[in-house]
Amino acid sequence: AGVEDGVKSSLITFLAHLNGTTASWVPITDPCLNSWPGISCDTSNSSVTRIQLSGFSLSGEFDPASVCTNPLLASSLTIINLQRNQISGELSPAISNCSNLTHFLIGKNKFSGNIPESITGIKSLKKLDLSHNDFSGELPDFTGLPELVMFTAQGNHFTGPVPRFDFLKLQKLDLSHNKFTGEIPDLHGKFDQGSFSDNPDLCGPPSPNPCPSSSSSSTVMNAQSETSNNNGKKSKTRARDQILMYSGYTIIGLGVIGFIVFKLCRRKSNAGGSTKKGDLEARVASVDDDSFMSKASSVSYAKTGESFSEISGVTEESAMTSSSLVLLTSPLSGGHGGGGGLNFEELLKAPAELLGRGKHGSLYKVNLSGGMTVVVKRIKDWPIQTAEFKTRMQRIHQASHPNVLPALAFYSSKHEKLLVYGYQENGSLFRYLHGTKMGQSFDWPSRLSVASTVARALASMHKKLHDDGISHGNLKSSNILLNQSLEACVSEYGLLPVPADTDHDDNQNDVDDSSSEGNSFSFSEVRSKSKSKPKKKPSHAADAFRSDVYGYGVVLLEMLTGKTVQNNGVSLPTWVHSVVREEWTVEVFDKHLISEGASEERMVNVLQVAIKCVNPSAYERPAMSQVAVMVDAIREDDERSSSSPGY
Ligand SMILES: Nc1ncnc2c1ncn2[C@@H]1O[C@H](COP(=O)(O)OP(=O)(O)OP(=O)(O)O)[C@@H](O)[C@H]1O
Repeated sequence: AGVEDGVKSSLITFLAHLNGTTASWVPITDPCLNSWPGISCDTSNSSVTRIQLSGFSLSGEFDPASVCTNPLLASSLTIINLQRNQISGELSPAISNCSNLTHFLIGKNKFSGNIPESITGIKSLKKLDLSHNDFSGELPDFTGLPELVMFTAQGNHFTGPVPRFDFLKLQKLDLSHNKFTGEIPDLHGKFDQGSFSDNPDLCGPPSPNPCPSSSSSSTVMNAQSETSNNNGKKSKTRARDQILMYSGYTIIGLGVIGFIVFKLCRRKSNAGGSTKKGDLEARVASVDDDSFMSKASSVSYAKTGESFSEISGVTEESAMTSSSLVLLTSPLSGGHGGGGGLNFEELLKAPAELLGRGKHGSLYKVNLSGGMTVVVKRIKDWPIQTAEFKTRMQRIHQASHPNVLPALAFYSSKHEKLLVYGYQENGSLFRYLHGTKMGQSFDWPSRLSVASTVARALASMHKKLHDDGISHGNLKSSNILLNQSLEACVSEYGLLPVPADTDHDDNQNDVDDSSSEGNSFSFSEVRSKSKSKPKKKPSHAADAFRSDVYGYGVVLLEMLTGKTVQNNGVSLPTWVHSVVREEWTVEVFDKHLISEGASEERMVNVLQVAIKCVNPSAYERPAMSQVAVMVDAIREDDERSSSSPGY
């Protein structure tokens, strides 16, 4: 059974009022069975539960009567999200007929007039977003809403006193940029000045304006004393007043200086940490800072002036023979300013510095005598036979893709594997996203381009290496480098000791699980799977490819949110899931993308792809080839619309 006809026509009328154009909202189709855009349903009883039309370019007026007076719809609807449109007009009191709403989100529109008192009759309301509209007048008393956890009304023209809330329950409050007046009520220490900023007539903590009550009473007292006293006493009183006034100024001045010093100290010790530790976002953000700090410090042990041999401890003896360096690519095999090409001795003598010590080995930057700079990845005790390692490297080399960084040479002994790659001076995607102030310049088209380039490169490698079962194995933003033309290039393909061959499963515990930067998901996933349900080679290979898809999903999440993956506390996929489930979708996105005006619709599309990729069930994740098609389509769409005149 489908959705009732009356419900369908209510929805269609509602959309028509908003001048919405979507070809699929038509009576002959079904909102649930045919997945009308923006509609979510409870399929068990064919009822419409959510209307989510955020960023759908809607205008016109929102008539709650259209949806809230249909009894079926009014009782099943829990979420109305119309954020980021151009909807104008007043908010009708009929909204309260949608009495089961938990989320009513109409921020970033052009609503005007007062907020109807009736809104406080929606007892189930948890999140109310009225921000960035033209609302005015006084707000009603919200203490009767026992579930309310978020109230945002910034950027309007509200007047009158700060409304009352159950402050103990409320987690997020923003009344900034309005015209509220009077004293801020007792907030139980939960909200800071930011929640009230730019309301010049508000006073009392946490706002910086002291309330006039004390000074006005002293004025009254002064006036009384002045009238009751004779002239001689008058001048004494004035002098005392002046002393009082100046000492008042001194106290305020000292307070301001103290506050600035306090802020500066905090900034130093907590490089930008969030203050609202209570909510999930703040927890993730604060851990992000920590992980970024640990990443930054991990680079500090880089030394210069020493040779690769000295710094790494790799010696010619350990190498046994200098001919054991297998050259894969021509620049190293001669003619590139280096005379007779690279040999092992030369590599050992060349000046080097340590770039990082990841969980899969150390990475050195080496300046070769011919002027070429390479990086050498050193993996110790990778339990793989030299012959197999050689075949593996050669298969990866043959598969090759312009956006997969090729190994230039490799070396293998029993305990030591070295891989030589070209040094990419533009650094990694991780650095672009999370390096200080770099996220700002890494705009949406660049992020989409990286996303589609990486997806295509991986899809191609997966296809070519399918029968060999060689996946990337450790995909993360620090392994996506930007080459000279700032194109994304996937590095370290296939370097993980993949447990594809059952012989190697026993050795999995040898590998350290802690990561110096980026995420550890793809690896830990492969490993936990190999532990929990041992499978034959084809299943392992399939798992490994699906782990790359997971890693790719996490990279997409990093690009969308601007947040790093962290390990203790809340993981990025978990956080994103919870935010999306709680209908704060817009809040997951990197604020740089929002302020740049990136299309929210396409960010949501990418988010949907990312969520598919990080599906906890590996078998429900799409294949990399499907992911590449989806991401490419979004990128093309974005390019089309940004080149169209109306953009
Ligand atoms: N070819 C390269 N050119 C320039 N920088 C590189 C190159 N390869 C890696 N890097 C950067 O060097 C740093 C250290 O790399 P390393 O591989 O040791 O770290 P990791 O990726 O966190 O560890 P792992 O790959 O072992 O999990 C990272 O910031 C990485 O982006």
